[in-house]
Amino acid sequence: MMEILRCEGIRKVYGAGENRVVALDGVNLSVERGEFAAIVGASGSGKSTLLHILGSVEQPTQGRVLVEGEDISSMNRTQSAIFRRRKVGLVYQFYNLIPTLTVRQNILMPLLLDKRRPDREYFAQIVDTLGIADRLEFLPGQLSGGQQQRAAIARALIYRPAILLADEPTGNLDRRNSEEIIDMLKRSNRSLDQTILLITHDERIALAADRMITIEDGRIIGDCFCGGAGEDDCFCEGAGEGDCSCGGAGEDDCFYGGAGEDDGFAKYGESRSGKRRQETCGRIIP
Ligand SMILES: Nc1ncnc2c1ncn2[C@@H]1O[C@H](COP(=O)(O)OP(=O)(O)OP(=O)(O)O)[C@@H](O)[C@H]1O
Repeated sequence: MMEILRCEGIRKVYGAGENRVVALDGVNLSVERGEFAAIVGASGSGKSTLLHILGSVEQPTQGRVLVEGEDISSMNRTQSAIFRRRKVGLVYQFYNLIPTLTVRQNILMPLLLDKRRPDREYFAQIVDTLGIADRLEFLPGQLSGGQQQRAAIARALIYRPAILLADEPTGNLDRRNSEEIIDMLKRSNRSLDQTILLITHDERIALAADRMITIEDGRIIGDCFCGGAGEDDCFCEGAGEGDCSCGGAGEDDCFYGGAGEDDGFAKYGESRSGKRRQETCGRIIP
């Protein structure tokens, strides 16, 4: 397995004196190629700050971020702008499409900025996966919210980014459209082998992911590999019992990883993340 993203000892402090806020307080994270991970946490826990740092939109006060082995925390402004365009796909709650351009032009914009030609086959694959192939010549205003978000995801994918970072991508959508977007992200993860990190405060949405990372007061307090076929197919890492929200059917549907060997479990599911769980069983991911 190849590590796509790694962050080490990330701290982010805003302001000074009375206004000082420690938004992130020593975050370590490793994401491998092909993972679909969700970061959950209450409002103000530091989710967006973390996403901005991972996407090089903001710099950490301390610590470093490696994307495909490259240290992005030491880049200058120009380097980070290019890095963002080519290596990370960013998707926000509001779609940020350019209203005067067609859906096709919006999707191709990152390539146009670099004067690059699209790979026609990949373009067709993305718009097909996202179900917007018949809306390419429309303007964003002629699309539903869900369709606009799908176009925004297609734009984020056009450069085949190392990682797609999505900040509350369903925050502005009703339940049906939210489910559709999550389904589209899952399809992109599976059929394009796209690595995805999704931020949400809604654990129901996070359950669609294979991994759920819980953040509280700027620290990771739980890291759970889920998305398996069922019983025995879930493994959590954290401080102990109660530190998991796998959304399983019942008590037996979850394993709590903790301090020692006895905290692991004997069986591993055949799911995609099974191997990884086996590797990380009984220890916190470095
Ligand atoms: N630019 C900033 N200046 C000062 N404080 C900030 C800034 N951005 C975020 N913070 C503070 O950092 C903390 C974490 O904020 P962040 O936006 O990362 O939380 P969040 O988990 O994404 O919340 P939400 O779910 O409400 O979006 C909060 O206490 C917030 O007030």
